[in-house]
Amino acid sequence: MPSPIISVDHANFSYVTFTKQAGFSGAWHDLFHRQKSTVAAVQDVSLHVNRGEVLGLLGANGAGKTTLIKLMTGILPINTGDVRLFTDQVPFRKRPAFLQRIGVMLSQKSQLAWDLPPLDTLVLLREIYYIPHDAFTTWLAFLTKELAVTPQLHVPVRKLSLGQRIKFELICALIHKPEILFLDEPTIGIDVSSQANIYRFLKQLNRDTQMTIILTSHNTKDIEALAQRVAVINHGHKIFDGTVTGLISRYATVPLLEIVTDTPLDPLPTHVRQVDATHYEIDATALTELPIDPRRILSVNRHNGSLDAILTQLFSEEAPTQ
Ligand SMILES: Nc1ncnc2c1ncn2[C@@H]1O[C@H](COP(=O)(O)OP(=O)(O)OP(=O)(O)O)[C@@H](O)[C@H]1O
Repeated sequence: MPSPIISVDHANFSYVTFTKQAGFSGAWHDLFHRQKSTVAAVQDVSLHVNRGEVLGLLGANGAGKTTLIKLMTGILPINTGDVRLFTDQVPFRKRPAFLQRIGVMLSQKSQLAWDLPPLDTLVLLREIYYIPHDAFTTWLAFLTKELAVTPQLHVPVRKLSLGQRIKFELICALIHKPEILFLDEPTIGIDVSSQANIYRFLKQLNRDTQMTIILTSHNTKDIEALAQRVAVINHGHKIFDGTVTGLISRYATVPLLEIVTDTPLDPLPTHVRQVDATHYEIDATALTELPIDPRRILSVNRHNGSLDAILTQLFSEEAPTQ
């Protein structure tokens, strides 16, 4: 059995910050008595990913997903534990040979120069990664065509739409054909059709090149569409690692009726949870009769809980352990 391409063992990481008090007297006080606070962002997390896997990291805001990605990509050093990529590479050492093999796209960090067209940044990356000119031209033409942004290659970044900018950030992360691609919220602020375009493209890339993909997203539909496996992070702990179906069957407690209506229900009947505009869930065990006029129902499905409902329930609980 080949060794995992990513091995995280008992990783811990805490941010140490100093709180600042308001006003002049607060600043004066801070000069002599700085208040230190520690946030344990990643706690005893172990994670092993094989080449060619697509792993979705799920978790509420502040759960520790981005920090975990930063530990795996060497942006942050772990406090204790071990992180290795490609069997023996320690990410934080940031050896050029290691950086050549990973691509990173973080939602809060841009690689693109604001006043220059994306092509200029990409040419700079070509030089940094020593990509041969012909290979660069062919690969870039493929990427821009697949992501439908070829006409925008020469437009200054500040004039691009958010969606176009994000697609070029993705192209920057892919330009050197990395073996592992890390994506933190890759579709935030992107319209539904562009999201579908990005996920179709990533799926194709994973299938054709065996590229390993680690992604975080709050959009569970994206994760379900792309990831064969999910790891759920809660308060810095990994509380689940397995398939989406496995997650649902492990945490689903009640059978649910999933109902689609012709128009939104107003007012919302009791026991009915709105999923989106005309899509509802009802706890089947709470029913003696259907609280929705049957003439308004377009479809009914019985299942054991949606990913969204389970995550809402999981994240509202206090730091459960695996
Ligand atoms: N630079 C920092 N300094 C101090 N604390 C930080 C820093 N970055 C993150 N944190 C804290 O670490 C914890 C984990 O943050 P992290 O960004 O990893 O979460 P996340 O799961 O990616 O959240 P989100 O879904 O909101 O992006 C949070 O409590 C956050 O406030």
